[in-house]
Amino acid sequence: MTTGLTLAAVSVSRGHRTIVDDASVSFEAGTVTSVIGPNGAGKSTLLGIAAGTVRPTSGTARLGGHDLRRLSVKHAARRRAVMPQDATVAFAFTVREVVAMGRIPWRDLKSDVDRVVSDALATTGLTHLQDREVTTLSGGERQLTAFARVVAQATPVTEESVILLDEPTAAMDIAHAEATLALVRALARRGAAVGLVLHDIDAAAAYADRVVLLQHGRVRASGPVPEVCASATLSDVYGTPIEVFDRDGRLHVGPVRRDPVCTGS
Ligand SMILES: Nc1ncnc2c1ncn2[C@@H]1O[C@H](COP(=O)(O)OP(=O)(O)OP(=O)(O)O)[C@@H](O)[C@H]1O
Repeated sequence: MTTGLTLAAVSVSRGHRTIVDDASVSFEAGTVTSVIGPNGAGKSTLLGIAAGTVRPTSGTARLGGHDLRRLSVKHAARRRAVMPQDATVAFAFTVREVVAMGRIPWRDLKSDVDRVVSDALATTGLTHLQDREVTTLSGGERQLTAFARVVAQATPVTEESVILLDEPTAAMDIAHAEATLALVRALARRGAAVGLVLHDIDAAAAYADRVVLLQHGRVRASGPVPEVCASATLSDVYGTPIEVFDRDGRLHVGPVRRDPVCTGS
């Protein structure tokens, strides 16, 4: 059985610019792969190729060994769930209805929609909001709803599942972000290949197994967290001093702040 999702030498051009340039990336079963890089580096475009929403100018995308272009929308949607950067639903559906939309690819199977949706709501801590219209939610609640929809779509999670998340925690407070990333890890433990675009490099170092660092559309570095998250590489790519330190066997990543505005004294 071939699992995961592989991008081989993919490029995307817009006008005269190449915004993803000859990138090869694998999202492997049971693994969280975080895509990081500065604004405009091409992270969302790369994830869009994997999601099937962006057509590469050259190169191939394979889901479970099959060329993405040859898979039916329904087949692809059963194996691969996607949370885009802006996953907001602009209409007055309830939270429960939005999460249930994740089950659309499964509707011709005897799938237990109510149970799967209830489980996704409970796991993400949204049960108390299930009857609220999504247009009335806060930004963080809306993002959590989009994540719950992906969880519902990806059920049952197997080694064939691929889950792609573009900045899933950008609008969340620290507690909700940590809880969501812990759920993301749990999905990978159950076998899913997870692709996770993050701006928070510290969170990427904590929750990912592998990191793909993009710069100007190219893969600058790719591999296990300690190999890619090196101070010199990150400082060079982001153009600002970044420190990486080990505390209790965990890598921590953050900016070097020499002149703090607030000293706390
Ligand atoms: N349709 C388009 N036409 C022209 N330029 C585009 C188009 N789509 C993306 N770009 C440009 O391609 C570059 C990569 O965009 P992308 O959204 O993939 O970057 P990103 O790494 O996800 O950025 P961010 O961290 O800011 O979300 C950006 O400079 C963007 O302006």
